[in-house]
Amino acid sequence: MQNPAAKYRAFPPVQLSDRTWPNNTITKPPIWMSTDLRDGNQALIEPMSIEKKLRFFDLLIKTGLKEIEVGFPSASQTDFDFVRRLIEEDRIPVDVTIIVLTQSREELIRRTVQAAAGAKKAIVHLYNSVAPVFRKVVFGMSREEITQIATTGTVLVKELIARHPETDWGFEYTPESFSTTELDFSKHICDAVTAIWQPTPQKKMIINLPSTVECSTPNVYADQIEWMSRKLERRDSLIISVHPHNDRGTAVASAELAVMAGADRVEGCLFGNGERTGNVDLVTLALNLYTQGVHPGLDFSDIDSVRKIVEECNQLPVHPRHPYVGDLVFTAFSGSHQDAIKKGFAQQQPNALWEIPYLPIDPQDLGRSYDAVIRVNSQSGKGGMAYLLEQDYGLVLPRRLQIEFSRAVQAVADETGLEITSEGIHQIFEKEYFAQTSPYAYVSHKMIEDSSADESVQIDIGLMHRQAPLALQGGGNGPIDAFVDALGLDVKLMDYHEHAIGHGANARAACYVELRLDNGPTLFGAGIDSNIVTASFKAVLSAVNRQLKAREAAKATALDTDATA
Ligand SMILES: CC(=O)SCCNC(=O)CCNC(=O)[C@H](O)C(C)(C)COP(=O)(O)OP(=O)(O)OC[C@H]1O[C@@H](n2cnc3c(N)ncnc32)[C@H](O)[C@@H]1OP(=O)(O)O
Ligand SMILES: CC(C)C(=O)C(=O)O
Ligand SMILES: [Mg+2]
Repeated sequence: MQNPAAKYRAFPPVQLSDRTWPNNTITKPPIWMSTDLRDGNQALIEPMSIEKKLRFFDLLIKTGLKEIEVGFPSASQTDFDFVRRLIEEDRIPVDVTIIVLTQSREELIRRTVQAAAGAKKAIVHLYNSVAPVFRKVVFGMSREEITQIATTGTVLVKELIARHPETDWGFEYTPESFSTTELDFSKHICDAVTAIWQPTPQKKMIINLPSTVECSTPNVYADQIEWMSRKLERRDSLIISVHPHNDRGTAVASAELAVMAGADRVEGCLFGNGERTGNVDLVTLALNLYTQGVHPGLDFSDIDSVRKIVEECNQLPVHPRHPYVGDLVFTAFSGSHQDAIKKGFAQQQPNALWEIPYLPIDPQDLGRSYDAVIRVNSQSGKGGMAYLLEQDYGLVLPRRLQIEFSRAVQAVADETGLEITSEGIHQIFEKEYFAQTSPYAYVSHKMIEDSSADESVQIDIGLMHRQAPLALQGGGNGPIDAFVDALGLDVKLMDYHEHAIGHGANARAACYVELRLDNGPTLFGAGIDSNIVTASFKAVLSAVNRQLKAREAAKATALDTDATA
């Protein structure tokens, strides 16, 4: 079989040895242009209805877009009517410019100008394809004939808009398929168009340089943009715009490097909808700026509701791993990530520089909550489940208990192979620690404290032991010491932690104790009660009961082994 790579040609590099873009940084946002209602819409299985377009338009306004390509009015009655409705119902804010796209064909241009006439601010966007393959395959035309398509169209647009002075008109020209076109020809055709339009520094026109089909690495695109930005005539009267598509999956990188290379403006779609693999994702591009300390000038502070509207209008889902907005992008399942994130949250100071490992952006800046950050499955460690117990149930487990408890969670995760919710983790903790009331269950206690005596605390305790009431007495130099003494078991207390849960009348105490029984290995117990002393007694009994169960389990295993030997 023939090597498939033999069918393709290496993309020629741009001769620009003194390129400057690699040393530049992005310090301000570009002019954003949404083409969701045009390039996005033309790529949908079912193009949007007018109602959907209106909803999408309102969303774009709300996020702060000031330039919106509203359609291809000569393509369909829906597109034409939508533009008319925006204008006639006065739905376009005064600081927003609408853009209407047209091929460079007389009847289409006429219809396009007719659609946008009467808007306060409108840009006619004219395009024709200029790359060798289009010249040869689609048009069968020479360079000069292709140039003529662009210039003839420009002349006509100029003439037609002059008939509608009530509108503040702008002009955009796109040499479609720019990124696969010889640079000298792209310059030639753009210069020919701008020579007709005669933009000025006060009234600039837009030259839009698309990667209609993304065919090279982003550095080549950046070189192409820098080359054009340096060589185009009337540069001070031009806004250089880029319009990257995502065929190689590098549209975002292409746009970022292009801005470093001199592009003033970026056209794209929310969440990267658009032809084939999509247009560049404006949301990702905008939010990437935050991590550089630059405000994007767009409002995605409630990104989930933006996503909901876009999904409903486009009838396309956003991928769960989509940057910033995907369901899983602020979620850590793996143990070491959870551990680092938990430590990060604990140390992060309000209004300080954002320094949380594995989280490039504060989810709250996008209106997303921390609750979903950590989720637990078989890949998770102690940090994740401890975080969830603390966040959702106020239980602050000491570190060694986290390690011990994580084994119980891991066992369930391994057995089921499923994710365990925060509620599920709490249920496991409840069962494993708080509900350990057999063979010993706490019933009551009565203490007498006498600080002058050696054993300063005397205690009477009431328990249930194997369903039978049991009354015991003991003494010690503190309540727990006295309680352990009363139990009459060989118990050695190794560690003790307590904390309050909640405030005021509803506050409760949680206690965690680690102890040895008969010099065996240590195990934890946990107790919870409105009375802190009772909580600590329950914790001791929980640990003792767990010790006794562990001993029985070890015995049963030993018997099994003997029987099979
Ligand atoms: C990269 C992009 O996204 S470009 C935007 C693409 N978007 C769309 O096409 C969606 C809207 N378009 C449409 O609905 C239709 O194309 C219409 C209604 C505008 C026009 O439909 P039709 O008249 O049937 O023409 P069609 O689009 O097939 O165009 C083909 C003809 O136009 C010519 N043509 C294509 N693009 C252009 C252009 N930009 N400027 C001038 N002529 C062009 C072709 O060479 C071809 O000419 P031929 O018939 O002499 O061979
Ligand atoms: C018409 C132009 C702007 C376009 O969509 C493209 O080249 O991808
Ligand atoms: Mg496009």
